[in-house]
Amino acid sequence: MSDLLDDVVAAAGLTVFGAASVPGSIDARTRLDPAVLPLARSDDHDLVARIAALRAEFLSRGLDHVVLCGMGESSLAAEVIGRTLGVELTVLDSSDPHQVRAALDDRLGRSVVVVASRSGSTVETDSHRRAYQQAFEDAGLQDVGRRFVFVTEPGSPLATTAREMGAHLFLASSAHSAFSAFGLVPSGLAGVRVDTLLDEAFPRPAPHFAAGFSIAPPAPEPSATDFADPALMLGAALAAGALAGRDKLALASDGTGLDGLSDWIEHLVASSTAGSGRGLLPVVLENPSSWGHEGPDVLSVTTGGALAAGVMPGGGTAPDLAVNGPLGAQFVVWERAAAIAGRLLGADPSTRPDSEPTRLVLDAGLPHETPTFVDGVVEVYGNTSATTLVAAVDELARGVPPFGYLAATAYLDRVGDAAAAGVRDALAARVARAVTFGWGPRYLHSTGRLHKGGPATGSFLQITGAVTDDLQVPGRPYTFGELQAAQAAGDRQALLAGGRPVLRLHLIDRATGIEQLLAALGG
Ligand SMILES: O=P(O)(O)OC[C@H]1O[C@H](O)[C@H](O)[C@@H](O)[C@@H]1O
Repeated sequence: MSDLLDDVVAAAGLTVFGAASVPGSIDARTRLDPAVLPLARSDDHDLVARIAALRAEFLSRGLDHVVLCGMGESSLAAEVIGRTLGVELTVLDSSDPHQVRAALDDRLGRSVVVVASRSGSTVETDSHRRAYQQAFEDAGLQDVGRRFVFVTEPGSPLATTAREMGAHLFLASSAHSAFSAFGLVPSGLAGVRVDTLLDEAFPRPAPHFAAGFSIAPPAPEPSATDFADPALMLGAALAAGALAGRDKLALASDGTGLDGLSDWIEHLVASSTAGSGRGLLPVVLENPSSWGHEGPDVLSVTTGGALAAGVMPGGGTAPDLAVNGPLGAQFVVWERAAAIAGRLLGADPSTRPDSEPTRLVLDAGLPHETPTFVDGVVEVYGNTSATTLVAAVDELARGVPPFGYLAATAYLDRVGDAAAAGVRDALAARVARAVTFGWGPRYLHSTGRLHKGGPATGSFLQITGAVTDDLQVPGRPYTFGELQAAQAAGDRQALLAGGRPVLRLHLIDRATGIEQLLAALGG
C-alpha cells in the first residue's frame, strides 16, 4: 500500500514528511494552508467563553454530571474528546431500556442533559429528552428546563422546544464538525479544555479563529513543505485504495492514547462515502494486529502518533498508513480527508439513513416471528438448515462472497452488555472475511447506510436480547423496548428486501447468551 500512497502523493506533487514511525506515515500536525482552514464562522467566536461560563454556572448549582443525548455525528466527537482526554461524559445513544434506565438512575440530581440534534427530529434523541424531563419532574427537582442544554440548528423543532422549556440553547449554523458546538459544548461542559483542543487543530496564527483565542506572534514566512496538505494526501489515498479494490478500511489506535477515535472515523468515512455505490467499509479493530488487519481488499490505518521512530504499532504489525498527530489535528485532517475521498468516489453527501423502516414497524406493530430453532438460551431466527447456533453462524459466514463482509449488529445495552463486542474478533478469527461490529441503533446512523446502499456483499448477524425492565417513552405510544425492537425489525426487513442474508440471534438471557455465543464461536 505504501507504493500506492507514493504514487498518489507523487501524482499530486506532494511530499510525505514528518516523524515517520512507519512507511506511509502522514503527519496530521502539518500546517494547512490558512486558505483552506474550515470553520471560518464568526458566530463561533464566543463559543469557548459561553461554554466556560455555563460550566461555572452548573458547578455553582452542584450540577457536575453531564449526560449527552445525541446520535451519530451529534455525539461521537464529544465522546471521543472526553474519552481521549480522560473527562467523564455519559453518552446516551441507545434505545435499549436497560441502558436508558441505568443512565437515569445515575446521579440524577447532579445531572445536566445536553440534547444534541442537528435536525431536531431524531427519534432516539427526542425519546431521551422526554425520559429525562419526566425523571427530573418525578424527582421533584426545581428549574427543570435550566438543566437542559440544546445544541441544534436555527429553525429546527428542537430550538422551539428549548425556548418553550426555558433551556440553554446553542445554535450551530454550519455543517457538523468536531469543532462545532456539537463537539465542543458537551465536552467543554464536562470539563475539557476546548481551547487547547482548538490550538492542536489550528496551529497559530489562525486568522479565522483569532477572536476568543490567544494570538501568537506572526509565524515566519512558511516554506513550501509547510503547506503540504495531509488531508489531501489521506483523502487521495483512501479513494485510490477503494478504487484499487481496497475497500475495507481497517482502523486501529496505535496504542498511544487516541482510543475512541476509530469509532468517530468509522461514522465519518461511512457517511462521507455512502451513496457512491463503492463506499469504503470501515472495520474498527481492537488493535493493529487484530483479525482483519490484512488482506488484498484491506487498507489498514492506525491513528496515534506518540510512537518513537522505527517502533511499529501493535507489536510489530506495520499498517498501510499511519496518521500521526494529537486529537485536534486528527479531527481536522480526517474531516477534510473523508470529504475529499467522498468527492473522488462520487458520493452524494446529502444522503441520510432511512428512518422509514422503524416507523413502518411502529405503525404496523412488531412482527410475530417463530424461531427456526432454539439452542441453549439463544433463539435462532432466519432461513437456515442448521440446527445448532454455531452451525447457523458458520452457514451464514460461508455465504459471504470473496471480498464481501459479515456485519454483526447488537441491539443490546452497550454498557451493561459490553462483552457482546467480543463477537467481532471471535467471528473474524473464524471466517476469512472482513467482520464489523456495531451497536444498534447507533450503527444505523453510520455504517447502516452502507449496509443497504453500498455494494450488496454483506451478510448480517443481528443480536437482540430479552427486555426485563422496560420503560415508557413519555408522551409516546411505545416503550423504549418496543422502539428498539422496531428498529431491529425494520433493519432486518430492509436488508432482506435488498436481498441481503440476515440471521437473527435472540438472547433469552443476555449475559448467559453472550457467554454461550462467544464460547460457540471460539470452539
Ligand atoms: O443530528 P441529528 O439530526 O439528530 O442526526 C443524527 C444522525 O442522523 C443521521 O443518522 C445522520 O446520517 C447522521 O449523520 C446524524 O449524525
